[in-house]
Amino acid sequence: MTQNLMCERHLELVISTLVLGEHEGGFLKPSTLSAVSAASSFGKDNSISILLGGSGSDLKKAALHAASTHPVISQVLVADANILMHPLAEPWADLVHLLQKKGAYSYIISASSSFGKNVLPRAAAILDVSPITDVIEISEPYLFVRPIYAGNALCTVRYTGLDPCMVTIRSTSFPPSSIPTAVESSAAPISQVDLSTFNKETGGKSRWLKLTSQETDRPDLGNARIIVTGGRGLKSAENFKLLDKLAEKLGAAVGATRAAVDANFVPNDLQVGQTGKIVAPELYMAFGVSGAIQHLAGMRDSKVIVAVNKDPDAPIFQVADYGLVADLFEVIPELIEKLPEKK
Ligand SMILES: Cc1cc2nc3c(=O)[nH]c(=O)nc-3n(C[C@H](O)[C@H](O)[C@H](O)COP(=O)(O)OP(=O)(O)OC[C@H]3O[C@@H](n4cnc5c(N)ncnc54)[C@H](O)[C@@H]3O)c2cc1C
Repeated sequence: MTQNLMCERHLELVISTLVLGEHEGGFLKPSTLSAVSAASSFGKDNSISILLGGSGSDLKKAALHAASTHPVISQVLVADANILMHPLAEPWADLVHLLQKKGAYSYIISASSSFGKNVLPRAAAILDVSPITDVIEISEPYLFVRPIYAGNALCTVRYTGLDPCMVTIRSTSFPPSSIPTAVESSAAPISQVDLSTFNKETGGKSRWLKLTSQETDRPDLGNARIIVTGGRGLKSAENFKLLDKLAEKLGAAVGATRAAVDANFVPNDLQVGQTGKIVAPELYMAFGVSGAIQHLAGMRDSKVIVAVNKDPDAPIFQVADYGLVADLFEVIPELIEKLPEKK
């Protein structure tokens, strides 16, 4: 009896987490490291495994990177199948289901990236648990804070369901640098996932067609230290080239409001906001952006916000650290002229 009780208590202390890993060019994406950082707050005795899928040399390289990237990672699980090379929700959700059956994880976590937002809720439905999405703070192991109403309110949620507790996190709230350091730093073991019972042939109703991406030397919007964003005030696609020049000088990424995207000034992958990207750079410069709540939802966690708008009552000034009531067509050329060349 006493032994059973002790055994149960011991089991309660054993926590295991599966992180859904994303990789590119043989390296883990920074958003995956953020998910690892979040997973490290689930408890001290937490065994963290990273799941990587795909095939070929990139997968092997990414597995080596994951194994040596941080001592909090206990294990790297590699699922080698062509169908997993692309972020299709159906095969990935089936894979998560398979791993949960084998590993009985306490938590399954991923970044709130397009991949995570696509895969995790589907896998949660298959596992019959309710996912907790867009988490920005882990207050206790099963207590999460997440924004609601376009970031205007924060909601604290306690998970009381069965294992696994499935979570997506906003990577801007869990910087990889906050992963606790450990004394040991030997590489984690890499294991192949047994896919003998996994359907490697079909992606369900989805089919991968192609990836279209723009070749650019600029930093990625999601990870950039500086972002210069243009709104409808820029007035045309041609005028956005001014922002490009400024971004070039600052080594910044270019962002846009939905109004600017809808007016076809720029492609929609530049959109920042509730229905675009969530960013939190060191410096966010907004030109001709009114500051609608849906836009603020995507950038209000930026460290320093600078706004240039000719309307002194524009709501963007309420969140700006530095505001300039001025015409952007005078300010941007002056900035370009006076800023030193990027070395
Ligand atoms: C469900 C939903 C989701 C949404 N999701 C998003 C989202 O993800 N991201 C997003 O951005 N929006 C989103 N929106 C749209 C949002 O409500 C606003 O319409 C949009 O953000 C406005 O964009 P804007 O600031 O560029 O344009 P406007 O509101 O038209 O503001 C333009 C600003 O430019 C200023 N300006 C004009 N000329 C100059 C000049 N020469 N110099 C200086 N300033 C100038 C004006 O004073 C004005 O403040 C969403 C809306 C809905 C309903």
